[in-house]
Amino acid sequence: MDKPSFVISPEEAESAANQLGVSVLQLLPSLVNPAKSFARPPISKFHVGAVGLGSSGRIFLGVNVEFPGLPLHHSIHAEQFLVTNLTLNGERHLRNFAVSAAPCGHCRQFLQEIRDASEIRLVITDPNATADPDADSDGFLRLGSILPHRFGPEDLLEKDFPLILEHHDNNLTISDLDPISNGNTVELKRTALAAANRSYAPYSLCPSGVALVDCEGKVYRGWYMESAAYNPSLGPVQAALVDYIANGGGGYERIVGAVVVEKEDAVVRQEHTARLLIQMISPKCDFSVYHCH
Ligand SMILES: O=c1ccn([C@H]2C[C@H](O)[C@@H](CO)O2)c(=O)[nH]1
Ligand SMILES: [Zn+2]
Repeated sequence: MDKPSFVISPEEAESAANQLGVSVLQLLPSLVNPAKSFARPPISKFHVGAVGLGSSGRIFLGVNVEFPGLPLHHSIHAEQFLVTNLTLNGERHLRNFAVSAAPCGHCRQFLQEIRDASEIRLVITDPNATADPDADSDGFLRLGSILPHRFGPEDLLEKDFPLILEHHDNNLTISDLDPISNGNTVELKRTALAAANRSYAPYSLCPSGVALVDCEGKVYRGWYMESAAYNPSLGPVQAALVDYIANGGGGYERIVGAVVVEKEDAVVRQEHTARLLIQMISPKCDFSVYHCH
């Protein structure tokens, strides 16, 4: 693998599985080690890789990401990276994934935002993981078996409310989208607004989106995603960094511009945390915030 590929097409997945003489499902654990090598954990040096099979037949990778100079809760867990990668690519469901170490409580909770979360099957590839009597014959476990008595979206939302991987549009607009500003800013603003429209914030109703641009002019985006339990929520800069790591890569100092879009009167605001994170990873990056309605 030269340039890391964080999304594998159904055709590539089929042909890789055929070459190994296994099913696509059985291919997932074999991709965990290569995925781990793309992790960015400068603090813990503990690499985590997660590899999920989406309902479209595509395979998605996730890795953990840590930010020196910032509190640990800014980190992105591999499973959160995986969910973000799924949403950024419009994947509608995750039913199976493989992960290098047992998912922590925070990740088990974050995964609850996916429809029928308890039915998601996972396999832990760590050879030291204890064999689970509840596992299926292929070694996969149900998420419900490692997170019983769950607290999740159905505790707070109507049953039919669109969940994290499902289509929704927040219908946000910016009144003066094209004032006299240069083309780059307008594109970033539009991208961040489009991202905010896909933000999953059913608990606070404070959606937010971020657009980043690198020194070559390539644009990345991500949106804020909430958890019913609040704390495992993932900020919009983290989500945009998932796009950056998956599709651009390189050092964060290559990120030269960042735009945040959120509601002016939001009770949950991303602006200050977003500025902190951007300043820490790319001190020279331009940073601006626009309000939407
Ligand atoms: O479920 C887990 C548990 C931990 N980590 C990461 C977070 C941190 O970067 C490192 C050490 O905890 O491993 C994950 O990615 N997923
Ligand atoms: Zn975790």
